Order: sequence, then C-alpha cells, then structure tokens
Amino acid sequence: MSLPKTDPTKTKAWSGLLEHFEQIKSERMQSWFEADPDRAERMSITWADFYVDYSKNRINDKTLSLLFDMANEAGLKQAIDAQFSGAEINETEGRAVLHTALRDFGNMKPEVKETLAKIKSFSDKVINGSWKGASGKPITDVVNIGIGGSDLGPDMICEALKYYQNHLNVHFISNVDGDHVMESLKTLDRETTLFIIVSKTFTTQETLTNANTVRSWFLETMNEADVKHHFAAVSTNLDAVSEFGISSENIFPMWNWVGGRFSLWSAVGLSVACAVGYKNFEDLLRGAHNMDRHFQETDFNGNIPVVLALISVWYNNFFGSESECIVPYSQYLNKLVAYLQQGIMESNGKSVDRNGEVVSYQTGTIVWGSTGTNAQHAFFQLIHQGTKLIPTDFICFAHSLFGKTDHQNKLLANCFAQTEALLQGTYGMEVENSFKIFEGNKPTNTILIQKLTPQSLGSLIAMYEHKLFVQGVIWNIYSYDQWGVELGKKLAKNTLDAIENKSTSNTTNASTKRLINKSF
Ligand SMILES: O=P(O)(O)OC[C@H]1O[C@](O)(CO)[C@@H](O)[C@@H]1O
Repeated sequence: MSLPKTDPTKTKAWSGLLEHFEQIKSERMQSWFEADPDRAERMSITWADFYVDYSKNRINDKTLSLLFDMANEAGLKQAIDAQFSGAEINETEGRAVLHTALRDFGNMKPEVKETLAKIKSFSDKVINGSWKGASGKPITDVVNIGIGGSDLGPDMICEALKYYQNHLNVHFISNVDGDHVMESLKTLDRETTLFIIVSKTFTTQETLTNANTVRSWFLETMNEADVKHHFAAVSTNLDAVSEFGISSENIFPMWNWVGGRFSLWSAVGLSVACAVGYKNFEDLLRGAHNMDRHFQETDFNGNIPVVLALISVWYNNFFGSESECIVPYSQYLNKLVAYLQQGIMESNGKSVDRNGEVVSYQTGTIVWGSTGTNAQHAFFQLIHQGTKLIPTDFICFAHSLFGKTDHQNKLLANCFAQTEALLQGTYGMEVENSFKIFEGNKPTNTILIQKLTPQSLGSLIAMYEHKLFVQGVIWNIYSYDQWGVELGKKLAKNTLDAIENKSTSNTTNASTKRLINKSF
C-alpha cells in the first residue's frame, strides 16, 4: 500500500473548482445565511464533545461537493488506509508513519505497551516521592532538554494542562542560547532536580550542547555516581544515550516510525506524565485515539479533519490566501500555535511532489496566531480591515475550569462576536466615513469544545495532525519528511568552525564573511 501520486491540478474536480470559484468569488456569505435558514446546521459537525461550525466560510454545497470529489480523485481514502496500515508512506525516508499506533490501546504493539508501563512506573515514583535524588531528597523540579518535536509538544501540553498539574515544577530548555540555559538553571537545586534529555536522534547540536552544559553544571557540586538519580533520556539512539552516561533503567525508547513533530504521544511525553500524572497522560492519548477513529471511519462530509483540510485548500489554492490564523480562546493554549507551526509547516512546506516534480501550485499554508482575547487587541485589525484574506480558526470551550462565569461569558461573547464581525462587517450599514468600513465576508471556523480536559486536548491535536495529512495528500507532497531543515544544520557546522577558529578562509559568501568577522 502506498500513497497515490495524483497531480491535483489534473483532476476533473480541480477544473470544476476553478470554474466554480469564478462564479462565487464575489458572493457574500451573509446572503447565503439569509437565503438558507439551515446553513448553520448543515455546515457543522457534532462529534463527541466537539461542535465544529464551518458555516461562516465562502463555500456553498457545490463547493463542498467539488472538494469531496477532489479528495476522492486524489485517493484520500486509500491514503488514510495506507497510513493506518503501517505502510512506508514516508517514502523519502523509508519509514512508516504510525504515531496513531502510540495511542491505540485496543491494538497496541508490545514495545509501546511496555514503554507506557515504564512511563507510568517512573512518573508515579517521581510524583509520590519514592524516586529520590542522590542525597535522598524527593524531586521537586523536572527539566525537559530537547528542541523541535522533542520540546514543543510536551511544553505545550504541560502549559495546556496546568490546571491538572501536581506539585512538580516543569521547565523546558530548548534553545542553544546559553543565556536561556543559565537562566533556567538559576533557581534549580541540583539535589531535587530531574533532567530528561529528549532527542529522537541524539545527534541534535542544540540538545547535546545543552545536555552537556547541564551535566557540567550538575557535576560542579555532585558526583558522576549521582547522575543516575538525576538524568533520564528518551531516544531511538540508545547507544549514544548510554555513551552520555545515562543508566539503562532511565532510558526510554522511541521508534523511527514516529516523526519528531508527532512524538508527544511517545515517551517524549514523559515530562507531561510527571507534571499531570500518568492517568491524565493516558487520557490525552485516548482522546487522540478517539479522533483517529473518527478520521478513519467517518465519511468525508462528516469528517472534521477532512472538512477543515479541504476548506483550507480552497482558500490556499483558489482564493490565494497565503496564511491562516489560529486563535484559541483559552490562555492555557498559549503555546498551541507554536506547536502547530512545527507540525503543519515542517510537514507541508514542500515544493516537490510525490513524483519528484516541482509543483505548479501552492502548498503549505503559513500558520500563525495567538490567544483570544489578547489577539483582538494585537493583530485582529489586519484580519478585519487589511488587504489579505486570512481564514481563521476560533477554538473555545463551553465551560471554564475554575467556573468564573462572569469571565467565561465575556470570553465566549468575544469569540463568537469576532466571527460575526468578520462575517458581516459593516456591509449594508451606514458608516460615517470610509475608514470605518469593514468589508466583512472574512471566513472563520469555530471549534467549540465542552471543556479543556486531557481527553479533549488529545482530540484537538489529533484533529490538526490529520488535517495537515489530508492537505499533504491533496497537494501530492510527502508530509512526513523534513529535508529542508538539514542544509541549515550543515552550514551551521561550517560557520561554527569559522567562528571558533576566527578564520573565514572557507566562507564563500561575502555577506556571511563580513558578519562572522564583525562578531569577533
Ligand atoms: O529529537 P531530535 O532528533 O533531537 O530532533 C529535534 C527536531 O529536529 C528536527 O529534525 C528538525 O528541526 C525536527 O523534526 C525534530 O523534532
């Protein structure tokens, strides 16, 4: 089983969509709402504790039907089946893509089960204090050292599930910036801190540099023999981890069939299990699995990731939208966008198709955003009155966690009101002058979830994972490799040599040469 290799622009549906776009590009959503009282009901999906309203989009039934035709012509069903079957759909790296297998409790690989049991036993001990530091004191602080997928996921989840957090303090050291490392260490007590080094490859320059700096700092007052009480690691490269000096009982495996940016469901989530307890970590995984089943089993017209992906393709490839915005109305989700940026842009930032040909159409969207209501007071002006069409996802929760009704009502009112303002603008209203005109007709999706729980969070993240995969299938690109980040890594090595040796004789570019020389 492999991924189909269909050029989307050669499909019948693509031609149909081009023609259809010309017919409806100037139509106003408001008039569709007025003409069709059932629009909001028809263009929404209720699933588990999710209600997804996609009615405020510049689409009608014909648009949707053509988009579904395109998905069929692109072989989306075959692609979904290929992914879940464990086929090597990451062909350029010769790997299967099975992050979904990490959360499939009914059908779990023995090595995954075993690792989850190890995560449970380790995190239980750290939380209940039976895991002692070298001097016999219980752990108070857990520090995750990793970057990219080995940092963004656990950091985002720990922040999102802060309400469920226990007494442990969690910290994340990611950037190779030494100031960041030293600032993070400033308040930590060596005797009560546990460091988890997370690196799929265990070759990443930033993570290894940071891990070595942290170990030297630790050894300023502690002994080599104490390392095993304070350092654990998560990696596929078990030999390199042992070489670093971490004892085998503190090593958690991961596997090549899990991409870094989809790895929070593996032992990469160890810091999450420590921060919120294993039960909540497992609930997160179960929530993601529920979304996997919805994605795998539901017809395209009721399938949340599929519908959201196709609508996004509609704006990207027909309206020419370059970016899309994500605005969660929950401060707990303030790291969600950074996390999704890696997932979406590292996956779909590709310009060569699955046949090895340079594409003739747009692929990956630029994703950006921030939490509401803060975002309203920052960049919403541009979405409302700027010249660009920026489809926006509004994510909100029906119930808050602390039950502050007054705040919650205002938070939701702002969220819903923004989608309405973007839809209606001031169209048909009398305004004093042209500066006060809001064009309206700006597309939004609203994802209303009952409550922020580990389970609903798992479902939400899995929803975006599947959405990006669907888009990659339509665009005929390989979403699961990331060759584009390799060149920079290689050049950084050469440049480091020049900086360390204070010599630019091997630097060819004049601008880079001058920059290096100015830095001495
Ligand atoms: O976990 P590792 O191997 O240290 O890699 C970290 C990150 O680097 C990348 O390979 C490239 O940025 C990401 O895909 C990955 O999440």
